[in-house]
Order: sequence, then structure tokens, then C-alpha cells
Amino acid sequence: MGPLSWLATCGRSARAVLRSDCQLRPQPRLQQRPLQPSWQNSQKWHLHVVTAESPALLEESGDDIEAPEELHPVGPEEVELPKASHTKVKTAEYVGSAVKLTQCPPPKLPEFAIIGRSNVGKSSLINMLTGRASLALTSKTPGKTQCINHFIINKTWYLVDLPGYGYAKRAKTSRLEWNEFTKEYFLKRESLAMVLLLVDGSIPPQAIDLECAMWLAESEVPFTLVFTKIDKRKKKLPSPAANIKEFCDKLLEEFRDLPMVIKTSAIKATGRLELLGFIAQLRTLVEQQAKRG
Ligand SMILES: Nc1nc2c(ncn2[C@@H]2O[C@H](COP(=O)(O)OP(=O)(O)OP(=O)(O)O)[C@@H](O)[C@H]2O)c(=O)[nH]1
Ligand SMILES: [Mg+2]
Repeated sequence: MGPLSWLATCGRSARAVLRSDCQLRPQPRLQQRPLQPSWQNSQKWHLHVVTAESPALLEESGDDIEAPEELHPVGPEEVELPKASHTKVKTAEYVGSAVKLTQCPPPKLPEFAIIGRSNVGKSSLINMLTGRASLALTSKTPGKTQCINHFIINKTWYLVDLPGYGYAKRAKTSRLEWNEFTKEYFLKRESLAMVLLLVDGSIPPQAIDLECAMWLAESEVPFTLVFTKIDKRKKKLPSPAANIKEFCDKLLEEFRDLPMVIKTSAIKATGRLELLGFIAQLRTLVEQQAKRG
């Protein structure tokens, strides 16, 4: 069986697998609060596996990455490690742009959607991850990406570039419409495996990003926090590390646990292997759970 034929064979969507097998039961005291899927708690071992336990993986990748700051406990034994080849981007192709769900490619492969404010660096992250300078269109002008753009990686999974939210210059009605359109994608796209919520690490926490995180959690859409632009330090503003800590602290006022956090720079390729390894692990996890039925 091909690595990702789980969707076709078992007829279960990535979303269904993640939800049904991994959802936390609300604790009575916290019932009103948004909850993160429990498997996100165990994501910590993904980092451990990729950075500390798999020297072969690192060697093969050829990437120059920093040593992990801390080691996390290894996770469930039954979850296999992804093969090093799983983290490599051999091919990356633009598939098409959609302005409604029916125009998206058939939901037969797992996809990882990238969302965040306009100009946060969504398209740049796709280019950084795939190692292609201009696969996704980047721009200094906010609001450049206006469609749902699918990119197929190694012919086995999708990276999806979405329009940014909160573009103030857009008319109120069109912004609302746009939000609905993206929301529909999040709520109904059955092959959506994970949302990568991008947050600009070079500026202090923005209310709209916190709202987006809340909305995703309330809607039971699994998401990962990906901080961008950690290479950038604005004069008189706190450091990226301080911004990230403040954002996480604010989230913890509402969330019982933090989702997985990955810090990146598209310019320095920071976090590239970590994110690719994480995606590979998720694909392996979903595949295994689907096989178990
Ligand atoms: N310093 C720095 N600049 C970045 C980084 N990532 C993106 N940028 C810059 O931020 C600007 C916006 O990047 P895009 O990738 O186009 O952002 P986007 O989120 O796709 O924007 P929209 O499609 O308009 O919503 C560009 O000028 C990028 O060069 C980063 O990691 N570090
Ligand atoms: Mg873009």
C-alpha cells in the first residue's frame, strides 16, 4: 500500500481520524474553554524524535540545524518514526487556485493549511519549506494571496496557501465574505490534517491572531502555532522571544494547554527541518491510526 493510500482504502478523512482518535474530553471545570485535541500534548515527543533521536534523519536531510534547547520524553511506542525520506521535498508543484470548496482538488491526500494575518509570511514559509524561491507568490503588499492555493509535495501531500485575514483596507463586507469562505474550507475540507497558524514573532501579540486561535480551537480544527520572522527585531520593540512568550501566556489564559509551537524564519530557514519533520510525523500518525481502523 502506498504511504498515503489510507484515505482511499479506509474511507476515513484525516480530520475524522484526528478528531475521533485524539480528542480530549472536556474537564467539567473548563468546559466553557476551548480545548486542544489531546494528541497535540503528545506532539512534544515529535520534536524529540526528530531532533535528538534520529541522527540519521538529520544527516540525510543535510540541513544545518541547531541543537534542541530541551529534550522531551519519547511518545507512544507504537507510533513509528517517519522515514528520513518523508521529510524531504523532492517535488513541489502548484496545482491550482480555488475561490470555493468545490474548486479545490479532490480530497484524496492529506493537506496542511497555512493561515495568518496578511503579510505574516505565509507564502514565504511555503517557499522556505519547499526550497523553491518563488513557488508561492510573496509581496510586501498585504493581501496578495486571495485564493486557496494548493501545492502538491512529492505527489503525496498538499501544502495550502490561504488568503490572509484582517486586511484593514478591504471593504467590510468583502472581508466578511472572505472570512466565511476561508471558514468553510476549515470546517468542511475533509482532507485537512492540520492548520499551521502563522503569527508574526517580530511584533507584540495581536488581538486578531488570538481570536483566530480561539476560533480554531472552538471549531475543533487542530492547529499548530508557527511563529514567523524570528530573525527580525524592530527598534524599541521587544525581542521575538519576548513576543512569543507573551503570546503563549495570553493563550494560556484561555487554553488548558498550548498547541505545538514552532519558531521560524523564512530568510534564515530556521525551523525548516523541525516543521517538515513534524508534518512527516503527523502523516505517519494519521496513516497508522487509519490502518488500525
Ligand atoms: N525578516 C523576515 N521577513 C519575512 C519573513 N517571512 C516573510 N517576510 C517578509 O514579509 C513580507 C510578506 O511575506 P508574504 O510571504 O508575502 O506574506 P503573506 O502572509 O503570504 O501575505 P499575504 O499573501 O499578502 O497575506 C515579505 O516582504 C517577506 O519578504 C521572515 O521570516 N523574516
Ligand atoms: Mg501570500
